[in-house]
Amino acid sequence: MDTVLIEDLRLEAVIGVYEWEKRIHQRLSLTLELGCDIGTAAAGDDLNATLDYAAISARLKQFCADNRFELVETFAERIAALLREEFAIGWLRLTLKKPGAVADAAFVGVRIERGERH
Ligand SMILES: Nc1nc2c(c(=O)[nH]1)N=C([C@H](O)[C@@H](O)CO)CN2
Repeated sequence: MDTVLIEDLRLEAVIGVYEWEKRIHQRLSLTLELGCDIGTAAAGDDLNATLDYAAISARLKQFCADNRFELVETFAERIAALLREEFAIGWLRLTLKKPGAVADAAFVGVRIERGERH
């Protein structure tokens, strides 16, 4: 299967377990591998036949503005569900990083894979 990539998409979100975190926006970094057969798009040079990474990035920015969660796990699952439903993505791997959350770590976060990879 081919893959459309979005690497290190910077997002601002209200995310965290602690009360002080519910009052601020924090930086997240999202990396996506999105399963997609790019053959038809490449043959026809046709954006409509592939996943539009610009449209997906914009949708995710909007999702961050509209939602707030405590756990990065919840955030990751909700993004995966949104992508699969709204963009008909069969398989994806998503890495969500929360830099600065733990003082001595470059980042913390989760990586999930959803759907069947053909
Ligand atoms: N597995 C997780 N552990 C923790 C999370 C999380 O989302 N998943 N979140 C926090 C706090 O919000 C932390 O980021 C603030 O420093 C702690 N542990």
